[in-house]
Amino acid sequence: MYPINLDLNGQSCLVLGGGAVAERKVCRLLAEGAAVTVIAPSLTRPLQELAESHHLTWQPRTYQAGDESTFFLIICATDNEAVSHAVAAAAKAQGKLLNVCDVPDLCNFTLPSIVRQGDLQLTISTNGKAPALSRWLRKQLEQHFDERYGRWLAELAAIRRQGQSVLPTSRDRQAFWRQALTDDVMALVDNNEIDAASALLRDRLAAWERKNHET
Ligand SMILES: C[C@@]1(CC(=O)O)c2cc3[nH]c(cc4nc(cc5[nH]c(cc(n2)[C@H]1CCC(=O)O)[C@@](C)(CC(=O)O)[C@@H]5CCC(=O)O)C(CC(=O)O)=C4CCC(=O)O)c(CCC(=O)O)c3CC(=O)O
Ligand SMILES: NC(=O)C1=CN([C@@H]2O[C@H](COP(=O)(O)OP(=O)(O)OC[C@H]3O[C@@H](n4cnc5c(N)ncnc54)[C@H](O)[C@@H]3O)[C@@H](O)[C@H]2O)C=CC1
Repeated sequence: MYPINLDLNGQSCLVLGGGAVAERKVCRLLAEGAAVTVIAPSLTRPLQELAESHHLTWQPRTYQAGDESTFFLIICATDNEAVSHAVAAAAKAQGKLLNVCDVPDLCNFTLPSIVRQGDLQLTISTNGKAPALSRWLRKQLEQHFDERYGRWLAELAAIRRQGQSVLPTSRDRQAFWRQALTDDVMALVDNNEIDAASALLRDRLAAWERKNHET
């Protein structure tokens, strides 16, 4: 498995099926800004509402060969294995990104569990072996990696931007960050003392700059 983070903003994505599983997958695609089309004879109530409010395009029918051809990414979430195999053969022949919810062997990507706080994203996969474990681990991690980490990441990103001018080479930046982002800083974050953690890092950056000016 080769994990990647896909930018789906504005990308045309197709979901086959309109049940509970399709609903979960559609919501994730919409959250990423994808342009979603659903092909299914029937939809769950929440999917119907998304169709009525034009958040997705619904084609109320069963899959037909060739439906996949114009889409960047396809998720097959029907309860019909024959459809899964037909879509998989067609999508793979066209080099498409394909997830088949009920047949892991037909997927060329699977969906992980996600813990998200701002730009921070922790994803969990069991390589399809036990999704219930992914879910359990997600719930565990969510307890620890709460909104403190989203705020801290935003702060770190600002310090990192500031550091670009102070730390001229790639080697400087790596050396600084490896010695600066230490357990004591992260302990402050854990304690919800984001401002103190930020001050400590900014002090370290200033000290680094002074030292480099002296030499
Ligand atoms: C391969 C994969 C393909 C894919 O969907 O991408 C896949 C496949 C299958 N799932 C099945 C069942 C369940 N799936 C869940 C939950 C989730 N499943 C998700 C992903 C994946 N599921 C991919 C691999 C992920 C990995 O590597 O771990 C999550 C992480 C993400 C998401 O779906 O968005 C989401 C948790 C989100 C969260 O809460 O964090 C639960 C638990 C529950 O619902 O409580 C159950 C019931 C327990 C059980 O059956 O194990 C079945 C059998 C269907 C049947 O028997 O009818 C298959 C097919 C098979 O295994 O053959
Ligand atoms: N990957 C995952 O996370 C999980 C996968 N599953 C599997 O996913 C599949 C779907 O599960 P549910 O949503 O609960 O099922 P469901 O029965 O609620 O929904 C199936 C949907 O597929 C549509 N459909 C059937 N034939 C179709 C066709 N030829 N073309 C287009 N749409 C068609 C139906 O109209 C319905 O909307 C099942 O096979 C289930 O075993 C189940 C749980 C989790």
